[in-house]
Amino acid sequence: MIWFVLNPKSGTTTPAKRNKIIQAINKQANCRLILTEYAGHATEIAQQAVQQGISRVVAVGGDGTVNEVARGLVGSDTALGIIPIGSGNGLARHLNIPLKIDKAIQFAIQQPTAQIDACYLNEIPFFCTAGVGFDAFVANEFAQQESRGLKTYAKMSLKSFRTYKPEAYVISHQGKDYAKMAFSITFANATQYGNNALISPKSKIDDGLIDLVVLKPFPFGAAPIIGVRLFRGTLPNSRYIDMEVSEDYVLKSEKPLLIHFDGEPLQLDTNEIRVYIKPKSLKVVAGVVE
Ligand SMILES: Nc1ncnc2c1ncn2[C@@H]1O[C@H](COP(=O)(O)OP(=O)(O)OP(=O)(O)O)[C@@H](O)[C@H]1O
Repeated sequence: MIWFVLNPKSGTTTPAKRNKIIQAINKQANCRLILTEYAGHATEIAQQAVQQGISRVVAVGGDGTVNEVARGLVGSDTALGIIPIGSGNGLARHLNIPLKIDKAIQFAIQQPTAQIDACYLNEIPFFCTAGVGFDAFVANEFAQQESRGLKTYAKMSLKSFRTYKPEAYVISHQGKDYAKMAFSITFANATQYGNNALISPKSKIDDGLIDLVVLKPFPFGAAPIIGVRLFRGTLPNSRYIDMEVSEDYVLKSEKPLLIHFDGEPLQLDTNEIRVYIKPKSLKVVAGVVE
């Protein structure tokens, strides 16, 4: 038996498109469709699926819904599938999951599974990327918008870019402390934020390691080339990037941290976070895992 968990509030689909997806899923044999009723519901559904020995739970939504389902499945034998209907679809893209609905449904049902790493920021699981600085700031602004999608995201990024100021952090790993001024700091399990924005193009999702990507302060005129590098996968070559690899980091700031995990913003009441990994603890339905 396979369960599909659809977030009816996922941003970029129209009601007509959503109905088509619902009909397409309901046609499949041995599948059950459940609609989420509130934030956090998808995690509860995934936990029930694990208790009932369901083989696969397929998240039908954006990266927020994928994160909610995945956190209910970590450490279990139930696999995560994805029908990507969000704005960025970072994990789906990393796992080579088809973006067309009909193909994604067949893929979720038929494709074999693989094990990937789960990462944690304090106790918060993430599977793609998490971080602080500009990206968290934009995620927070984006969450307050009525409309979703790449266009709104790009608009919010440009608006935030004009006012956002780099901040000071101390990052510790492998017994050493590093003081950094940073525009953004990303902890990457996967290669991308979503939309093929390759923040950490060499990340492997099953290598037991978290890539740290620090984007240092840069002059205004360098922004376009940094943007081009982000989408071409050549960001590590930029003079404004510092990269490290480790299983565990501690990051401190002078004030309570605004973070994002898989693109979802969250204001913490602590100045300190620990980021760590549980290797190969999530089973996923995937294409070739890199
Ligand atoms: N029925 C619901 N009512 C309100 N919120 C919900 C419901 N179901 C899920 N959510 C919340 O909606 C949030 C956003 O979901 P999701 O990421 O799928 O859509 P999105 O934000 O439109 O996509 P993207 O993040 O790609 O832009 C999830 O984190 C989840 O907590």
